[in-house]
Amino acid sequence: MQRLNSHLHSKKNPPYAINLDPAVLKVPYGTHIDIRDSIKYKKVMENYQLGPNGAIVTSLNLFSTKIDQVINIVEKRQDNYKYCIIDTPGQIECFVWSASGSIITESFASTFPTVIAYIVDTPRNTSPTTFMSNMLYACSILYKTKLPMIIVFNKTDVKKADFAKEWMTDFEKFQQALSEDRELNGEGDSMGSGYMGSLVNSMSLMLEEFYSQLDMVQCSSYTGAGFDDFLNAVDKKMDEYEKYYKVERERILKEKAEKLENDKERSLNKLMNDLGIKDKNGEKKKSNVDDEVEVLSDYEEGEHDGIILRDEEEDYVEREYTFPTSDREKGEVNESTEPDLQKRYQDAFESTAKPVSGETAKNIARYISQ
Ligand SMILES: Nc1nc2c(ncn2[C@@H]2O[C@H](COP(=O)(O)OP(=O)(O)OP(=O)(O)O)[C@@H](O)[C@H]2O)c(=O)[nH]1
Repeated sequence: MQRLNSHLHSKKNPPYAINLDPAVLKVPYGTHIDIRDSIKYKKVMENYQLGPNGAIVTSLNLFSTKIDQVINIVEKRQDNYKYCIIDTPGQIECFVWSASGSIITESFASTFPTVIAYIVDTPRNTSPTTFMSNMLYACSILYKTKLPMIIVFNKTDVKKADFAKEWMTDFEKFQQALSEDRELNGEGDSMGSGYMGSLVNSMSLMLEEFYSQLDMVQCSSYTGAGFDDFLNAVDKKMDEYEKYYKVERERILKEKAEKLENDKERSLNKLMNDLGIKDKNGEKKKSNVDDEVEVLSDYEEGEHDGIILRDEEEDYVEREYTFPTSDREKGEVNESTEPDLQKRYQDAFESTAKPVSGETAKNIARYISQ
């Protein structure tokens, strides 16, 4: 981010910069919006008795409730900036697999052409198995976000990423590397046998398809090499966004909206039928659903109705990331001082559902109600 920021400044094209990592200690470049200004990560840990990742997710949840305001601000600035660069938390799973991560991504993607840059630490990915795991992660993000993606092989000052390019374009070369790697590890030499062999073979088609949708660039944040290539790739992906992704996204959103509308109608009809309410012609409202039972939740009635109680026997241990206060004893939260998080999310999400920019707010509201 720091190098990209300074590179764009040197091109007389400064970006609009947003930091979404609540836990970062220092941001070594100027940001226009910083999650840390509105959410104090340590306070979140303290107030909600959370560990590092839980606190990141909670901070993002709190921030996502204000995403309409953020989008409005960025929209107002869009004539002055060609690029808006957004840094996500280093623990990408906290962002990618959380509801708030989806809301934030979705909000940007439905307002601006949005491109994902997946940064790979090249020297740490020279082993084909590590490389494949990393590519699978990238693949899951691509399929989850349905946004154009660039795989950025960073740290090329330490190790060039030509090997990765070869593996991504010639699958036999990749299989060969894997085979050699397994030989090195004394795990046999036949690619067709063993768990890894069959896994790789069965995934080859899927990965080929995945690679065909990507752009890959090599760069070094240390020297600045490759950043022009990265920006060219971004421009190309922005065009692709307009041509293909936007249309596809709109189609999916429309489909989802229609399904939601149908589901609502079905539920309403069923409810009216159950209550014996007649329509305006005096006929009993006929339900157009079959006799299947609508399940409201997956909770099974058990001893604690899905709530796992804290082990009473467990001794209280003061861990590094806990912040005991006078309000807390043995990790128990004083109800009178603890803000009702659920209610705060609910209130905040409801205010997010106000009309923002066309579909965005509606989608967020739909997402939450789902
Ligand atoms: N040699 C070399 N080191 C780099 C390069 N880019 C980053 N580093 C180093 O890699 C380390 C991690 O870099 P960060 O920029 O903190 O990585 P990050 O992805 O933002 O980390 P999180 O988001 O916190 O996970 C730092 O020590 C950097 O100095 C590079 O191109 N070459």
